[in-house]
Amino acid sequence: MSAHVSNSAEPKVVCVTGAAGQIAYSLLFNIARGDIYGPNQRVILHLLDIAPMMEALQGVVMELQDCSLPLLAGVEATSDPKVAFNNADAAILVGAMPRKEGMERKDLLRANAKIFKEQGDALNTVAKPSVKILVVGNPANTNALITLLHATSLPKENFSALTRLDHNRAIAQVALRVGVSVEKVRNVIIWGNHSSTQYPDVNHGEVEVGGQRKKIKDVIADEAWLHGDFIKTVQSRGGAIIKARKLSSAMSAAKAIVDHMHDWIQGTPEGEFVSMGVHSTGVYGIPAGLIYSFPVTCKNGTYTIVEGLPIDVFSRTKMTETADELVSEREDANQILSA
Ligand SMILES: NC(=O)C1=CN([C@@H]2O[C@H](COP(=O)(O)OP(=O)(O)OC[C@H]3O[C@@H](n4cnc5c(N)ncnc54)[C@H](O)[C@@H]3O)[C@@H](O)[C@H]2O)C=CC1
Ligand SMILES: O=C([O-])CC(=O)C(=O)O
Repeated sequence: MSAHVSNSAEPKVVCVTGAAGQIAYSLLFNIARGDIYGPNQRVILHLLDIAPMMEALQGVVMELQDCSLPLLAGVEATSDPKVAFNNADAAILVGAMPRKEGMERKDLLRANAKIFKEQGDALNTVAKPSVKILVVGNPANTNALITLLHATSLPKENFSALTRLDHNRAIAQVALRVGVSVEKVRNVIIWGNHSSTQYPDVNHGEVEVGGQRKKIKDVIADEAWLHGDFIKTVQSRGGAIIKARKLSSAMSAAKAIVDHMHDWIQGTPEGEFVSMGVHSTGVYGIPAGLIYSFPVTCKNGTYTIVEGLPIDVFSRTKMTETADELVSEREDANQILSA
Protein backbone atom coordinates (compact mmCIF):
# COMPACT_ATOMS: atom_id res chain seq x y z
CA MET A 1 0.00 0.00 0.00
CA SER A 2 1.29 3.44 -0.89
CA ALA A 3 2.85 5.37 1.95
CA HIS A 4 2.21 8.55 -0.06
CA VAL A 5 -1.54 8.84 0.10
CA SER A 6 -2.66 12.35 -0.82
CA ASN A 7 -4.59 13.92 2.02
CA SER A 8 -5.79 16.83 -0.08
CA ALA A 9 -8.65 15.10 -1.96
CA GLU A 10 -11.90 14.72 -0.01
CA PRO A 11 -12.38 11.07 1.02
CA LYS A 12 -15.07 9.22 -0.94
CA VAL A 13 -17.94 7.91 1.15
CA VAL A 14 -18.74 4.30 0.31
CA CYS A 15 -21.78 2.75 1.93
CA VAL A 16 -22.04 -1.05 2.12
CA THR A 17 -25.28 -2.61 3.35
CA GLY A 18 -25.42 -6.12 4.78
CA ALA A 19 -22.06 -5.14 6.25
CA ALA A 20 -22.04 -7.88 8.88
CA GLY A 21 -22.69 -10.58 6.28
CA GLN A 22 -20.43 -12.94 4.40
CA ILE A 23 -20.01 -11.01 1.11
CA ALA A 24 -19.17 -7.82 3.01
CA TYR A 25 -16.55 -9.71 5.01
CA SER A 26 -14.69 -10.43 1.75
CA LEU A 27 -15.44 -7.00 0.27
CA LEU A 28 -14.67 -4.35 2.87
CA PHE A 29 -10.93 -4.94 3.03
CA ASN A 30 -10.65 -4.58 -0.75
CA ILE A 31 -12.52 -1.28 -0.79
CA ALA A 32 -10.51 0.02 2.16
CA ARG A 33 -7.19 -0.77 0.49
CA GLY A 34 -8.15 1.14 -2.66
CA ASP A 35 -9.32 -1.49 -5.13
CA ILE A 36 -12.27 0.63 -6.32
CA TYR A 37 -11.06 4.22 -6.20
CA GLY A 38 -7.35 3.57 -6.66
CA PRO A 39 -4.24 3.88 -4.50
CA ASN A 40 -4.39 7.66 -4.05
CA GLN A 41 -7.98 8.13 -2.91
CA ARG A 42 -8.99 7.86 0.74
CA VAL A 43 -12.36 6.34 1.59
CA ILE A 44 -14.80 6.52 4.48
CA LEU A 45 -16.87 3.37 4.95
CA HIS A 46 -20.47 3.62 6.08
CA LEU A 47 -21.62 0.18 7.21
CA LEU A 48 -25.33 -0.62 7.42
CA ASP A 49 -26.90 -3.71 8.94
CA ILE A 50 -30.00 -4.44 10.98
CA ALA A 51 -30.13 -3.69 14.71
CA PRO A 52 -29.59 -7.32 15.93
CA MET A 53 -26.32 -7.44 13.96
CA MET A 54 -24.74 -4.36 15.56
CA GLU A 55 -22.48 -6.33 17.91
CA ALA A 56 -21.16 -8.48 15.06
CA LEU A 57 -20.73 -5.33 12.97
CA GLN A 58 -18.62 -3.77 15.74
CA GLY A 59 -16.30 -6.77 15.35
CA VAL A 60 -15.94 -5.96 11.65
CA VAL A 61 -15.18 -2.32 12.52
CA MET A 62 -12.48 -3.45 14.96
CA GLU A 63 -10.94 -5.68 12.30
CA LEU A 64 -10.93 -2.86 9.76
CA GLN A 65 -9.07 -0.70 12.31
CA ASP A 66 -6.63 -3.55 12.92
CA CYS A 67 -5.89 -3.82 9.18
CA SER A 68 -4.17 -0.44 9.62
CA LEU A 69 -4.91 0.76 6.10
CA PRO A 70 -3.65 4.24 5.16
CA LEU A 71 -6.54 4.88 2.73
CA LEU A 72 -9.24 4.23 5.31
CA ALA A 73 -10.18 7.68 6.61
CA GLY A 74 -13.10 6.59 8.79
CA VAL A 75 -15.72 3.92 9.50
CA GLU A 76 -19.30 4.47 10.65
CA ALA A 77 -21.50 1.52 11.63
CA THR A 78 -25.25 2.03 11.88
CA SER A 79 -28.67 0.43 11.55
CA ASP A 80 -30.22 3.64 10.17
CA PRO A 81 -30.26 3.83 6.33
CA LYS A 82 -30.38 7.65 6.44
CA VAL A 83 -27.14 7.73 8.42
CA ALA A 84 -25.56 5.07 6.21
CA PHE A 85 -26.39 6.75 2.89
CA ASN A 86 -25.65 10.27 4.09
CA ASN A 87 -23.40 12.03 1.57
CA ALA A 88 -22.60 8.70 -0.14
CA ASP A 89 -20.53 8.71 -3.34
CA ALA A 90 -21.16 4.98 -3.78
CA ALA A 91 -23.76 2.67 -2.25
CA ILE A 92 -23.32 -1.08 -2.55
CA LEU A 93 -26.59 -2.72 -1.51
CA VAL A 94 -25.69 -6.23 -0.42
CA GLY A 95 -27.98 -6.55 2.60
CA ALA A 96 -30.82 -8.99 1.95
CA MET A 97 -31.83 -12.51 2.79
CA PRO A 98 -29.73 -14.88 0.63
CA ARG A 99 -31.19 -17.77 -1.35
CA LYS A 100 -31.09 -21.17 0.37
CA GLU A 101 -30.81 -24.54 -1.35
CA GLY A 102 -33.92 -25.20 -3.48
CA MET A 103 -35.11 -21.56 -3.51
CA GLU A 104 -35.47 -19.56 -6.73
CA ARG A 105 -34.86 -15.84 -6.83
CA LYS A 106 -38.58 -15.16 -7.13
CA ASP A 107 -39.05 -16.61 -3.63
CA LEU A 108 -36.76 -13.90 -2.39
CA LEU A 109 -38.79 -11.00 -3.76
CA ARG A 110 -41.36 -11.30 -1.05
CA ALA A 111 -38.67 -11.26 1.64
CA ASN A 112 -36.54 -8.50 0.14
CA ALA A 113 -38.70 -6.02 -1.82
CA LYS A 114 -39.48 -3.84 1.19
CA ILE A 115 -35.80 -3.41 2.07
CA PHE A 116 -35.11 -1.84 -1.30
CA LYS A 117 -38.17 0.40 -1.20
CA GLU A 118 -37.01 1.81 2.14
CA GLN A 119 -33.43 2.17 0.96
CA GLY A 120 -34.49 3.87 -2.30
CA ASP A 121 -36.38 6.43 -0.22
CA ALA A 122 -33.35 6.99 2.03
CA LEU A 123 -30.90 7.32 -0.88
CA ASN A 124 -33.22 9.84 -2.47
CA THR A 125 -33.12 12.02 0.63
CA VAL A 126 -29.52 11.92 1.81
CA ALA A 127 -27.06 10.55 -0.80
CA LYS A 128 -25.04 12.75 -3.17
CA PRO A 129 -26.96 13.39 -6.43
CA SER A 130 -24.06 11.69 -8.23
CA VAL A 131 -24.17 8.56 -6.02
CA LYS A 132 -23.36 5.32 -7.88
CA ILE A 133 -25.62 2.53 -6.68
CA LEU A 134 -24.92 -1.17 -7.15
CA VAL A 135 -27.57 -3.66 -6.03
CA VAL A 136 -26.23 -7.11 -5.17
CA GLY A 137 -28.95 -8.52 -2.89
CA ASN A 138 -31.17 -10.91 -4.82
CA PRO A 139 -33.23 -10.76 -6.93
CA ALA A 140 -30.66 -8.10 -7.84
CA ASN A 141 -32.18 -6.68 -11.06
CA THR A 142 -35.66 -6.24 -9.65
CA ASN A 143 -34.35 -4.97 -6.31
CA ALA A 144 -32.37 -2.38 -8.27
CA LEU A 145 -35.55 -1.42 -10.12
CA ILE A 146 -37.46 -1.04 -6.84
CA THR A 147 -34.66 1.15 -5.48
CA LEU A 148 -34.65 3.28 -8.63
CA LEU A 149 -38.43 3.74 -8.58
CA HIS A 150 -38.26 4.97 -4.97
CA ALA A 151 -35.34 7.33 -5.51
CA THR A 152 -37.19 9.57 -7.93
CA SER A 153 -34.83 12.54 -7.73
CA LEU A 154 -31.74 10.54 -8.74
CA PRO A 155 -30.84 9.95 -12.40
CA LYS A 156 -31.68 6.44 -13.66
CA GLU A 157 -28.09 6.10 -14.86
CA ASN A 158 -26.96 6.06 -11.18
CA PHE A 159 -28.46 2.58 -10.67
CA SER A 160 -27.04 -0.82 -11.51
CA ALA A 161 -27.35 -4.50 -10.62
CA LEU A 162 -24.50 -6.99 -10.31
CA THR A 163 -24.10 -9.40 -13.24
CA ARG A 164 -20.32 -9.12 -13.25
CA LEU A 165 -20.06 -12.36 -11.29
CA ASP A 166 -21.85 -14.14 -14.15
CA HIS A 167 -19.59 -12.32 -16.63
CA ASN A 168 -16.49 -13.47 -14.72
CA ARG A 169 -17.86 -17.02 -14.55
CA ALA A 170 -18.37 -17.02 -18.34
CA ILE A 171 -14.79 -15.79 -18.92
CA ALA A 172 -13.44 -18.46 -16.58
CA GLN A 173 -15.35 -21.25 -18.35
CA VAL A 174 -14.07 -20.13 -21.77
CA ALA A 175 -10.50 -19.81 -20.47
CA LEU A 176 -10.66 -23.31 -18.94
CA ARG A 177 -12.04 -24.80 -22.14
CA VAL A 178 -9.43 -23.14 -24.40
CA GLY A 179 -6.61 -23.67 -21.90
CA VAL A 180 -5.55 -20.03 -21.59
CA SER A 181 -5.47 -17.64 -18.65
CA VAL A 182 -8.50 -15.45 -18.03
CA GLU A 183 -6.95 -12.19 -19.21
CA LYS A 184 -6.77 -13.63 -22.73
CA VAL A 185 -10.58 -13.72 -22.92
CA ARG A 186 -12.66 -10.58 -23.46
CA ASN A 187 -16.04 -9.26 -24.55
CA VAL A 188 -18.30 -12.05 -23.40
CA ILE A 189 -21.78 -10.76 -22.56
CA ILE A 190 -24.35 -11.56 -19.92
CA TRP A 191 -27.78 -10.50 -21.16
CA GLY A 192 -30.76 -10.05 -18.87
CA ASN A 193 -31.49 -11.21 -15.36
CA HIS A 194 -29.04 -12.40 -12.70
CA SER A 195 -30.93 -15.65 -12.52
CA SER A 196 -31.09 -19.03 -14.23
CA THR A 197 -32.64 -17.37 -17.34
CA GLN A 198 -29.61 -15.13 -17.95
CA TYR A 199 -28.04 -15.52 -21.39
CA PRO A 200 -24.24 -15.85 -21.41
CA ASP A 201 -23.24 -15.02 -25.00
CA VAL A 202 -19.80 -15.48 -26.59
CA ASN A 203 -20.77 -14.49 -30.14
CA HIS A 204 -18.93 -11.17 -29.90
CA GLY A 205 -16.10 -12.37 -27.66
CA GLU A 206 -12.46 -12.88 -28.45
CA VAL A 207 -9.68 -15.03 -27.08
CA GLU A 208 -5.95 -14.58 -27.59
CA VAL A 209 -4.28 -17.76 -28.72
CA GLY A 210 -0.66 -17.93 -29.88
CA GLY A 211 -0.42 -14.12 -29.77
CA GLN A 212 -3.45 -13.64 -32.04
CA ARG A 213 -6.96 -12.43 -31.20
CA LYS A 214 -9.57 -14.82 -32.52
CA LYS A 215 -13.33 -15.25 -32.17
CA ILE A 216 -14.17 -17.47 -29.19
CA LYS A 217 -16.72 -19.26 -31.39
CA ASP A 218 -14.06 -20.17 -33.95
CA VAL A 219 -11.49 -21.30 -31.41
CA ILE A 220 -13.92 -23.48 -29.46
CA ALA A 221 -15.69 -24.60 -32.64
CA ASP A 222 -18.29 -26.60 -30.72
CA GLU A 223 -21.72 -25.01 -30.98
CA ALA A 224 -23.36 -27.82 -29.01
CA TRP A 225 -21.14 -27.00 -26.01
CA LEU A 226 -21.51 -23.22 -26.41
CA HIS A 227 -25.30 -23.48 -26.66
CA GLY A 228 -25.56 -26.26 -24.08
CA ASP A 229 -23.20 -27.00 -21.18
CA PHE A 230 -21.47 -23.62 -21.29
CA ILE A 231 -24.71 -21.68 -20.87
CA LYS A 232 -26.09 -24.10 -18.31
CA THR A 233 -22.90 -24.05 -16.20
CA VAL A 234 -22.88 -20.25 -16.00
CA GLN A 235 -26.64 -20.00 -15.42
CA SER A 236 -26.61 -22.52 -12.59
CA ARG A 237 -23.25 -21.72 -10.98
CA GLY A 238 -24.80 -19.88 -8.03
CA GLY A 239 -26.96 -22.91 -7.23
CA ALA A 240 -23.99 -25.28 -7.60
CA ILE A 241 -22.01 -23.24 -5.08
CA ILE A 242 -24.90 -23.20 -2.61
CA LYS A 243 -25.17 -26.98 -2.96
CA ALA A 244 -21.46 -27.45 -2.28
CA ARG A 245 -20.87 -24.78 0.39
CA LYS A 246 -24.35 -24.70 1.92
CA LEU A 247 -23.83 -20.95 1.61
CA SER A 248 -24.06 -18.70 -1.44
CA SER A 249 -21.01 -17.31 -3.26
CA ALA A 250 -19.18 -14.68 -1.26
CA MET A 251 -15.50 -14.41 -2.24
CA SER A 252 -16.28 -14.40 -5.97
CA ALA A 253 -19.22 -12.03 -5.42
CA ALA A 254 -16.97 -9.59 -3.56
CA LYS A 255 -14.39 -9.75 -6.38
CA ALA A 256 -17.12 -9.09 -8.97
CA ILE A 257 -18.43 -6.10 -6.95
CA VAL A 258 -14.96 -4.57 -6.94
CA ASP A 259 -14.57 -5.21 -10.70
CA HIS A 260 -17.97 -3.61 -11.40
CA MET A 261 -17.39 -0.48 -9.31
CA HIS A 262 -13.76 -0.13 -10.41
CA ASP A 263 -14.65 -0.22 -14.09
CA TRP A 264 -17.67 2.07 -13.70
CA ILE A 265 -15.54 4.68 -11.92
CA GLN A 266 -12.12 4.20 -13.55
CA GLY A 267 -13.31 3.15 -17.04
CA THR A 268 -13.06 0.03 -19.18
CA PRO A 269 -9.94 -0.62 -21.29
CA GLU A 270 -10.09 0.53 -24.93
CA GLY A 271 -11.89 -2.06 -27.09
CA GLU A 272 -13.31 -3.98 -24.13
CA PHE A 273 -16.77 -4.21 -22.75
CA VAL A 274 -18.18 -5.70 -19.56
CA SER A 275 -21.67 -6.67 -18.39
CA MET A 276 -23.75 -4.48 -16.07
CA GLY A 277 -27.41 -4.63 -15.12
CA VAL A 278 -28.63 -1.15 -16.09
CA HIS A 279 -31.80 0.74 -16.94
CA SER A 280 -33.12 -0.35 -20.36
CA THR A 281 -33.90 2.45 -22.77
CA GLY A 282 -35.46 -0.04 -25.22
CA VAL A 283 -32.20 -0.91 -27.01
CA TYR A 284 -32.02 -4.37 -28.59
CA GLY A 285 -35.82 -4.48 -28.30
CA ILE A 286 -35.65 -5.00 -24.52
CA PRO A 287 -38.65 -3.41 -22.76
CA ALA A 288 -37.76 0.07 -21.55
CA GLY A 289 -37.62 0.54 -17.79
CA LEU A 290 -36.29 -2.89 -16.83
CA ILE A 291 -32.92 -3.29 -15.14
CA TYR A 292 -31.39 -5.64 -17.71
CA SER A 293 -27.78 -6.76 -18.12
CA PHE A 294 -26.17 -5.36 -21.27
CA PRO A 295 -22.64 -5.05 -22.63
CA VAL A 296 -21.31 -1.64 -21.58
CA THR A 297 -18.21 0.47 -21.84
CA CYS A 298 -17.37 2.99 -19.12
CA LYS A 299 -15.57 6.31 -19.30
CA ASN A 300 -15.36 9.29 -16.93
CA GLY A 301 -17.70 7.61 -14.47
CA THR A 302 -20.44 6.97 -17.03
CA TYR A 303 -21.49 3.71 -18.64
CA THR A 304 -22.66 3.43 -22.26
CA ILE A 305 -24.55 0.43 -23.60
CA VAL A 306 -22.72 -1.10 -26.58
CA GLU A 307 -25.25 -0.84 -29.39
CA GLY A 308 -25.53 -2.34 -32.86
CA LEU A 309 -24.17 -5.83 -32.18
CA PRO A 310 -25.76 -8.31 -34.60
CA ILE A 311 -28.18 -10.65 -32.80
CA ASP A 312 -28.88 -14.10 -34.26
CA VAL A 313 -32.11 -16.07 -33.84
CA PHE A 314 -30.80 -18.22 -30.97
CA SER A 315 -29.64 -15.14 -29.06
CA ARG A 316 -32.89 -13.28 -29.69
CA THR A 317 -34.90 -16.14 -28.17
CA LYS A 318 -32.67 -16.25 -25.09
CA MET A 319 -32.65 -12.46 -24.65
CA THR A 320 -36.45 -12.38 -24.82
CA GLU A 321 -36.83 -15.25 -22.35
CA THR A 322 -34.82 -13.47 -19.67
CA ALA A 323 -36.57 -10.13 -20.42
CA ASP A 324 -39.94 -11.89 -19.97
CA GLU A 325 -38.82 -13.11 -16.54
CA LEU A 326 -37.89 -9.57 -15.54
CA VAL A 327 -41.27 -8.26 -16.71
CA SER A 328 -42.96 -10.87 -14.54
CA GLU A 329 -40.69 -10.06 -11.53
CA ARG A 330 -41.62 -6.39 -11.99
CA GLU A 331 -45.32 -7.33 -11.83
CA ASP A 332 -44.72 -9.45 -8.70
CA ALA A 333 -42.80 -6.59 -7.06
CA ASN A 334 -45.60 -4.12 -7.83
CA GLN A 335 -48.12 -6.48 -6.27
CA ILE A 336 -46.03 -7.07 -3.14
CA LEU A 337 -45.32 -3.39 -2.62
CA SER A 338 -48.91 -2.28 -3.18
CA ALA A 339 -50.35 -4.96 -0.81
N1 LIG B 1 -25.88 -10.46 -7.64
C1 LIG B 1 -25.00 -11.40 -7.36
O1 LIG B 1 -24.18 -11.77 -8.19
C2 LIG B 1 -24.99 -12.08 -6.02
C3 LIG B 1 -25.92 -11.77 -5.06
N2 LIG B 1 -25.90 -12.38 -3.84
C4 LIG B 1 -26.90 -11.95 -2.85
O2 LIG B 1 -26.28 -11.04 -1.93
C5 LIG B 1 -27.04 -10.99 -0.74
C6 LIG B 1 -26.15 -11.07 0.49
O3 LIG B 1 -25.48 -12.29 0.54
P1 LIG B 1 -24.57 -12.71 1.80
O4 LIG B 1 -23.65 -11.62 2.18
O5 LIG B 1 -24.03 -14.03 1.48
O6 LIG B 1 -25.69 -12.88 2.92
P2 LIG B 1 -25.53 -12.86 4.50
O7 LIG B 1 -26.79 -13.44 5.06
O8 LIG B 1 -24.23 -13.43 4.92
O9 LIG B 1 -25.51 -11.31 4.82
C7 LIG B 1 -26.59 -10.49 4.56
C8 LIG B 1 -26.54 -9.39 5.58
O10 LIG B 1 -27.58 -8.46 5.24
C9 LIG B 1 -28.13 -8.03 6.45
N3 LIG B 1 -29.43 -7.41 6.22
C10 LIG B 1 -30.65 -7.99 6.14
N4 LIG B 1 -31.61 -7.05 5.99
C11 LIG B 1 -30.97 -5.87 5.94
C12 LIG B 1 -31.41 -4.52 5.83
N5 LIG B 1 -32.72 -4.21 5.72
N6 LIG B 1 -30.49 -3.54 5.82
C13 LIG B 1 -29.18 -3.82 5.96
N7 LIG B 1 -28.71 -5.06 6.10
C14 LIG B 1 -29.59 -6.07 6.09
C15 LIG B 1 -28.19 -9.28 7.32
O11 LIG B 1 -28.35 -8.96 8.69
C16 LIG B 1 -26.82 -9.88 7.01
O12 LIG B 1 -25.81 -9.40 7.89
C17 LIG B 1 -28.06 -12.12 -0.87
O13 LIG B 1 -29.28 -11.57 -1.31
C18 LIG B 1 -27.46 -13.00 -1.95
O14 LIG B 1 -28.45 -13.78 -2.58
C19 LIG B 1 -24.96 -13.33 -3.54
C20 LIG B 1 -24.02 -13.67 -4.46
C21 LIG B 1 -23.96 -13.09 -5.77
O1 LIG C 1 -27.33 -18.01 -6.58
C1 LIG C 1 -27.44 -17.34 -5.54
O2 LIG C 1 -28.44 -17.26 -4.84
C2 LIG C 1 -26.26 -16.49 -5.15
C3 LIG C 1 -25.90 -15.76 -6.35
O3 LIG C 1 -26.57 -14.83 -6.75
C4 LIG C 1 -24.83 -16.28 -7.17
O4 LIG C 1 -23.95 -17.00 -6.67
O5 LIG C 1 -24.83 -15.98 -8.36
